[in-house]
Amino acid sequence: MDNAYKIKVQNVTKEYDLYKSQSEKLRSFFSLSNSKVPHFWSLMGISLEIKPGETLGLIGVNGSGKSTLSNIISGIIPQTTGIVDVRGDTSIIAIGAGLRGNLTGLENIRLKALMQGLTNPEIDALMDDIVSFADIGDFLYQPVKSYSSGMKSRLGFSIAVHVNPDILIIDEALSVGDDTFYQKCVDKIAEFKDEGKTIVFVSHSLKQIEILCDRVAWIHYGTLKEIGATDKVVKDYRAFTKWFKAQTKKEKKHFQRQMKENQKAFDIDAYQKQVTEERQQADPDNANVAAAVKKDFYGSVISEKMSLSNRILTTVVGVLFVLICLVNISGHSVSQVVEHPSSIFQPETVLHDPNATTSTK
Ligand SMILES: Nc1ncnc2c1ncn2[C@@H]1O[C@H](COP(=O)(O)OP(=O)(O)OP(=O)(O)O)[C@@H](O)[C@H]1O
Repeated sequence: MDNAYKIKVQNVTKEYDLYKSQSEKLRSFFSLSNSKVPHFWSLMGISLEIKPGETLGLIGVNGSGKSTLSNIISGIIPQTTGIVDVRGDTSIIAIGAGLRGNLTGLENIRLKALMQGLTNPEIDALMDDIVSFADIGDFLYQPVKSYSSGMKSRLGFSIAVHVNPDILIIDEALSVGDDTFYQKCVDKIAEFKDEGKTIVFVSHSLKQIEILCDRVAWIHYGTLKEIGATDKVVKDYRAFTKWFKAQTKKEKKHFQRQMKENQKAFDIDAYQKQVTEERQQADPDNANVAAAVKKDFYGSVISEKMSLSNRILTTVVGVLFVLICLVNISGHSVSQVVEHPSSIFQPETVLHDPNATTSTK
């Protein structure tokens, strides 16, 4: 096996439909085209590799797509297109990620550890360490929905680092804890790095990024703006934020609106065409480039949207189901309803011989 990377993300996009309401979502299901629903591309073609044992930082302004990318790598949400190859078990630490609000802290520890593949005796052996690292006292016996964000982060961090994952994904989890807990987490992350584990670290704190990361990827409104050595990318990002802060309020708004408009107008087919052309230029003798690109884009994703034929089939089955229910309720036989379709809305007695009913008097 090629050990050059631990995580590979290639041509990854993520599209969201911006429905205004649940009824609009339902309407769009039954309509043959959903072109009227505005789309938003949270990621517009991200490609990067993370090496084994590397700590990669993800930086970028609010809403740039960092959590979307880390959630796709963790397998929490699917990508719309592209390849995501993760070679190992991941454990994500985001504020409250994967914690069930109705379960107590203790129950959440067991559930998350079981989901991570640990057996009950293994969990029993780890329980004291997890509880003491989280250090949330009697809240352990309370439902997680009553926790503050700091407490959720403590519990989530403690579980995630004790289940011994290959790959640790930390999304802003250090931003809500107090200083003592923060230091404990930084020490634990350093321990993980020493053990050669791969870490994806999402943070707005450039100081934390500088301390912990070997390389940094700057995600900028759904695109990968830059990836490389920590000091270089952080320096460029600082220059951008300095430039942005120097803009007037109106200019800032205009810039942000422009960026979001680009994300709404993104054309996935044009992007696929562009990738195909680039690969054709690099490999002009290969006649199968277009098919290979199509496979890379859609081969490993499960479509979240139904194809037109599936939608028609589902609608037909739904209508048939309703008709069968109506036939049942009306009390007529199917052949009667086929002969007199309107009878489906009339009670069975109306079709009977009136003499039959008078004879019972
Ligand atoms: N379920 C969703 N439906 C529609 N849009 C979404 C959804 N989830 C995220 N987005 C949009 O995708 C974009 C990227 O969001 P994401 O949370 O990945 O950004 P981020 O870089 O992690 O931001 P922050 O630094 O504020 O945490 C945002 O514009 C967000 O509004």
